[in-house]
Amino acid sequence: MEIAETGLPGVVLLTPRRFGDARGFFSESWSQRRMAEAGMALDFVQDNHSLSAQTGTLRGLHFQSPPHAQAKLVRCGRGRLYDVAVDIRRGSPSFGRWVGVELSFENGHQLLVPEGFAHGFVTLEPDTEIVYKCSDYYAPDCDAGIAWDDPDLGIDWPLSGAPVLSDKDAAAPRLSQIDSPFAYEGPLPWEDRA
Ligand SMILES: Cc1cn([C@H]2C[C@H](O)[C@@H](COP(=O)(O)OP(=O)(O)O[C@H]3O[C@@H](C)C(=O)[C@@H](O)[C@H]3O)O2)c(=O)[nH]c1=O
Repeated sequence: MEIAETGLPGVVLLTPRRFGDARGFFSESWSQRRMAEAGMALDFVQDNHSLSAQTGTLRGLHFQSPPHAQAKLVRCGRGRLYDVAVDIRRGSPSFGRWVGVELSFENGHQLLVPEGFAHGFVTLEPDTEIVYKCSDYYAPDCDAGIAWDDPDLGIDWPLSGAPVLSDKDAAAPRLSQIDSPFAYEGPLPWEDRA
């Protein structure tokens, strides 16, 4: 598994090995042991899978508040998407900063989005599937969002027109309009090991 830092401390890009042969490839898409060896001992309890039919479908930016905060390990099952994490931990040296990476079936990259970060993505091809592991269960009462186009964040989404949004996402507040439920508690254990 290749492990690379992104421009945002704590957010890590993982690329599990693919064993190719005449049939195609085989890959361990997640190994708890391998992750723990790399300092990322996360307890994932739920897997999510969604399909976005149209290019330019944007879901986000989402997070769950404590006590049901979620770390997520995100990959693309089919197609291509641009995946974004935003640090929303009050007092963090990188509060309000974002990072975006392309995840595709082809490149096999996975993005680790820790607790305290909002997550979103936009699809770059029709019929794109995202698959991600979550470290806590869905808790609708703790579900929250931030506007994808919050000017204070200035996310450079690769869009050629208006995105396809849910009504909920179209009405999300700006980061400055919410009281982030997360406080910075120092560097994450894996920050210097990636
Ligand atoms: C997220 C979620 C939704 N649902 C239901 C609620 C609703 O009826 C339907 C669609 O939910 P949403 O519109 O919130 O789905 P979506 O906009 O795809 O939400 C997801 O977006 C990405 C960016 C994330 O990071 C995820 O954590 C999640 O928030 O699915 C669950 O049953 N379990 C879940 O874990």
